[in-house]
Amino acid sequence: MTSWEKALPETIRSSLESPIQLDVRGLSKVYKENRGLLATSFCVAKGELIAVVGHNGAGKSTLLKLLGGWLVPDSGEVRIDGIDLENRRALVRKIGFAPETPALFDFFSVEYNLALFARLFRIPFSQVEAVMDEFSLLPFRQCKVNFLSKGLKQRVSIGRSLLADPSLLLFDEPTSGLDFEMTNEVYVLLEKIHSSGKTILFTSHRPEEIQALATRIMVLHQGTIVFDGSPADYFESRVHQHLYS
Ligand SMILES: Nc1ncnc2c1ncn2[C@@H]1O[C@H](COP(=O)(O)OP(=O)(O)OP(=O)(O)O)[C@@H](O)[C@H]1O
Repeated sequence: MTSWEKALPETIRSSLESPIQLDVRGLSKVYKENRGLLATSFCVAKGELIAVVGHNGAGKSTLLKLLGGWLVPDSGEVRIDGIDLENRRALVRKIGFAPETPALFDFFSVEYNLALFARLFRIPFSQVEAVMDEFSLLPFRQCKVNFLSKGLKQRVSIGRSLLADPSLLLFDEPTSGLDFEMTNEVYVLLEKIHSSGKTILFTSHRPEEIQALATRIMVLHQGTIVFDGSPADYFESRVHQHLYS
């Protein structure tokens, strides 16, 4: 274990006994007035389910977009399974990203949305069938996305992010705008995906909702990580009391 890893809290250190999947060092993307993500470092072990929590504007989406390769950082280094994030070709199938607003073709069917993506990445059509089956989308396969509920759109978007069977998944506010029932459906889905061995980072601005789900909570405030540890420690922490009470 390196001295850098030894300095981490015990809960994080023990999870690092699994191989490190994501290694982020000094990553930043800074907009006007010091907004965005300030230099940030952390690592994630294989199989963690991390909730990135923070108020609006904390930098959650910026972080996920940087990790997903949707934004170019100002500085820093990201390695996924030891591969530099700049090597997009090597990583394109290893990372699945579902943005806050599902980026789907509204006037195409569920099946066609998935099939287009599959074709782009030379994924066999059988995988489209498998994803529709796994995410209970078969009854909606011919429905245009435009006519789906927000919850169903989110399911299609999450399903699409899994088509290439990536090992690291990034879900930005997967429950944004969903009612209680749909929110729970998404969390059940996340649990299912996690139990199949995937590593997940997802964002939320409602920490109380993800208490039972996340294996680790990372809190962003004004572009900086102000807490990183277990859910139990988080809810006892001054950070939680200060930011959410
Ligand atoms: N393209 C941009 N140009 C200028 N400022 C930006 C840009 N994108 C984000 N920001 C600013 O960076 C900060 C972090 O934004 P970000 O979207 O990452 O926050 P967030 O935590 O995801 O918030 P939310 O929960 O509202 O989505 C905000 O102050 C935002 O206004």
